[in-house]
Amino acid sequence: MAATSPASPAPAGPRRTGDVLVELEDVTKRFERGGSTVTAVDGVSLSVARGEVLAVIGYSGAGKSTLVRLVNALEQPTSGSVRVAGQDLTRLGEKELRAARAGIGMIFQQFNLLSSRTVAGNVAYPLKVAGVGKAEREKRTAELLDFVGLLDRAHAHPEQLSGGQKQRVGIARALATNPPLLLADEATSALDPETTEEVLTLLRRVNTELGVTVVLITHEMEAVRRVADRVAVMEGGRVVEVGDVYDVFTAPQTPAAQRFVRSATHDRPSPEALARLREHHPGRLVTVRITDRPRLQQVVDGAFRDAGVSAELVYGGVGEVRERRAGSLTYELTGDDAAVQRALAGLRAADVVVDEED
Ligand SMILES: Nc1ncnc2c1ncn2[C@@H]1O[C@H](COP(=O)(O)OP(=O)(O)OP(=O)(O)O)[C@@H](O)[C@H]1O
Repeated sequence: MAATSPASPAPAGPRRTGDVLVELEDVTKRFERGGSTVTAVDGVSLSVARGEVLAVIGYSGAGKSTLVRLVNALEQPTSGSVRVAGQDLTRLGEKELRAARAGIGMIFQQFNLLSSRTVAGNVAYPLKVAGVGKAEREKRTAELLDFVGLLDRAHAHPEQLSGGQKQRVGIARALATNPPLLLADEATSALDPETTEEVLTLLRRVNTELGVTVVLITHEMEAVRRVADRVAVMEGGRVVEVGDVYDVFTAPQTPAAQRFVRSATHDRPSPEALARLREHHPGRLVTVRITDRPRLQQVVDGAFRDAGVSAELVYGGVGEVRERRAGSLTYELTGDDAAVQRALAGLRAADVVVDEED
């Protein structure tokens, strides 16, 4: 495979909407284990557009790793089809499969670096396997190490590096053959929060500067918020919800998505915080979802005023998801029952999402 400069876009090019790079169609994967059958992936249909960052989130055992292994053809589905760059991976012979896998970069939670090789040796390794000559290998390796900010550590061995540096080497190695697709399987799960941020920023640059499509497998909603364009929520082998990150953060539809959003946003009172609030606020506690809708606060204040309730802000926060306003605010509403009901009805009639904390 030809290696080109990391500064030039991968063959994928910039995002072109409607251009699908990965397409899973009704994919099921079952494993036989000790006489019983485990359905790891259960009827999943999902597509990844060229140039996007798609996060797949789910708890342990949801089927995320199996899904990734289906995309890079390390597993074959029990039924359904997996297409990458227009090729149906379920119909390829071993030789063609090897070629298809070479077009997919992969990074792992445990980095999987070769301890006997230097940093440069690790990055150059896939180029060597691909038959790239020495001079070109060295040039490309230097470019990649420069891109990930580790040029000065080229001759170090992996054990001399921090976790974040190891993952940056992993990313450089995964990009060596210029694949259009990078799969990141829990790539930041072994890292502390600061290092996680650094690696996520690098993954975002891989996407925006090199045009590489990224599929990010994670159980951390914070990682989704930081880098993904879209998110698919997995539970019990199924994709239960898929949507733009902003939409899923501000309006999660399924209980699984709601749990993940709560884990990453701290503007909704926890049961403990709610118990404390109740000690001082005997009125009705309601939480209003804040989006980037213009003049939302005026609409909310207007609904309270028209209903004749008084509203005291008692909890919440407003921040950003993918650079757009998002958050929730909890109010104590004081007034008679009918007035409180009028306020809630008024908000809902104005398409404001409001949850009662009772
Ligand atoms: N090779 C296998 N043989 C038998 N069962 C398997 C195999 N691979 C995965 N499973 C089972 O399939 C289910 C999904 O596993 P998978 O590793 O894909 O989930 P996951 O969401 O990636 O979880 P984790 O984050 O813990 O890896 C689990 O019940 C797991 O035990």
